[in-house]
Parts: sequence; C-alpha cells; structure tokens
Amino acid sequence: MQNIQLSTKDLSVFYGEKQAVKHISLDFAAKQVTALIGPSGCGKSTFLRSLNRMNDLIDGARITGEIWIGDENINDPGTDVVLLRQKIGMVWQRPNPFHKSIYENIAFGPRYHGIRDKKKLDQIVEESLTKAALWNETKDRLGDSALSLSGGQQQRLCIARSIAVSPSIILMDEPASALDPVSSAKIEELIAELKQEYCIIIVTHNMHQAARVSEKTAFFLMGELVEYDDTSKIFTNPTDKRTDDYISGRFG
Ligand SMILES: Nc1ncnc2c1ncn2[C@@H]1O[C@H](COP(=O)(O)OP(=O)(O)OP(=O)(O)O)[C@@H](O)[C@H]1O
Repeated sequence: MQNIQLSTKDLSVFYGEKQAVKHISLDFAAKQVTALIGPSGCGKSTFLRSLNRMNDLIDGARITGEIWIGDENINDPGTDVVLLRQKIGMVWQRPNPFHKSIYENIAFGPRYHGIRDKKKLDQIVEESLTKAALWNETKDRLGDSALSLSGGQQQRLCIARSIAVSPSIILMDEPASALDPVSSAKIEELIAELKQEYCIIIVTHNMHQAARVSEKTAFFLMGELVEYDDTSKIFTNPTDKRTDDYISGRFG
C-alpha cells in the first residue's frame, strides 16, 4: 500500500463563473514525483495552487470538493494556512528569493515558526542548502545577497527555502522553464534526490522532463483529468487518444 500524502476528491476551481478545474480526484504518494501535463490554459497551475490554498489570494477564485492531508480537509475554515504552507511548500516558475542574504532566505521560515537558537538555525541552513545541492557553492558567501546568485542557483535557493521548514509535500510550477539547459538539468537531478524524502507534484510543459523525473503523470485538458497513470505507460501506451495526440505533439 502506498503512503498517500495528499488526496483531492471531486475538486473544482472557479474564477467567477468560469470553471477552470473540473471534478478532479487524485491521490499523491510519498517519495514519488507526479507530473501534471497538458496544453496551456488546461488548469494545471490552478489545480496546483489550490493544493496549498494559494488560490485564496486570487479575487473571485472559489473551490468546491475536498483536499485531504491525513485527516485534515485543508479547506475547512479552521485550517491554519501558515501551517498548511509549512507542510506543503511551493516553488514557482521564476525564482523569487527574498531581497535578503542567502542565509536569511533559508533561516526566515524556521525563525518565523519559532526557532531562535543560532546553532539550530545554522544547522538548518546548512542541511537545507546541502539537500538543494547548493551548499558547496554558497558556504563561503552566506552573507551575500541572494540576488547575487545566478538564476539556477536562485531556484535551488528557493527549493532550499521550502525544505527549511520541513514540508512533506513540495509543489513545483514549471521550476526549470526559466532556466538555461545546464541549470535545468541540475533542477531535475535535484528533484530525483528530493523524491527520496518528499511527495513532489510538478507542472511541466516539457514532455521529456515529465518522462525523466516523474513516476506518475496526470494529463489535463480543458480543466478535466483525461488520464492518470504510471509515467512509463502514459508516454508509451496511453489509453486515451487525446493523451496520445498531446504527447506526440499533435496539439497543444
Ligand atoms: N486569476 C485568474 N482569473 C481568471 N481566470 C484565470 C486566472 N488564472 C487562470 N485563469 C484561467 O483559468 C484557466 C486555467 O488556467 P491555468 O493557468 O491554471 O492553466 P495552465 O494549464 O496552468 O496554463 P499554462 O500552462 O499556460 O500555465 C485558463 O482559462 C485561465 O485563463
């Protein structure tokens, strides 16, 4: 039996009258990467953002259905959204480090959650940067501005920042699409490392990337989940003709 970290049940997301995500039920297991693929506008990012309630920040966005982490439905009014986002980290398409030092970018979250001890914070900074494959490049310049890092390094810093608060799930919205091929390859290597510990859900437009990094793939079309299966099956022998058409580049 797989260790399910997150489940959606009949999840729909609306922007005003428009339904961007339609009745999606999916389970996401620990230590596994799930890729969300589909043509532009099919609702991948909307679905992803709903998983840690980032859609709360969008005027007119409304959700029906359920999202479960353990025995908690995250849309219950009593949910502590700050704690929720500690459990479910998010990495965006464009690296968005704080305008602070490398060290402070990582220490910010743990400090916010009450860790004050300098030694403990030092340890979290080192561990997080190590897990994000950035420690060797930054250990001698932790006081430098995060903005002095390259784009690829900044993205790994953002991954380290999300790891620093000990999430169990990491959401990634096209995390490598703004990066050069070498930096992009490093992010893929990093995802392969991180999945040994975390449940990772990644939106990607890059079919090769989806095939390389994920165990499971969900194909979305016009807000609907067309097909969900093992990535190897989706990319070699999909059940639905629309999936086949999409992955073989016939549309989208
Ligand atoms: N803030 C918003 N307000 C209104 N409509 C929105 C908003 N964000 C997205 N939409 C609409 O919801 C639908 C799904 O958009 P979404 O960004 O989730 O798709 P996507 O599959 O992630 O697309 P892309 O691959 O281009 O990022 C689209 O029709 C889009 O125009």
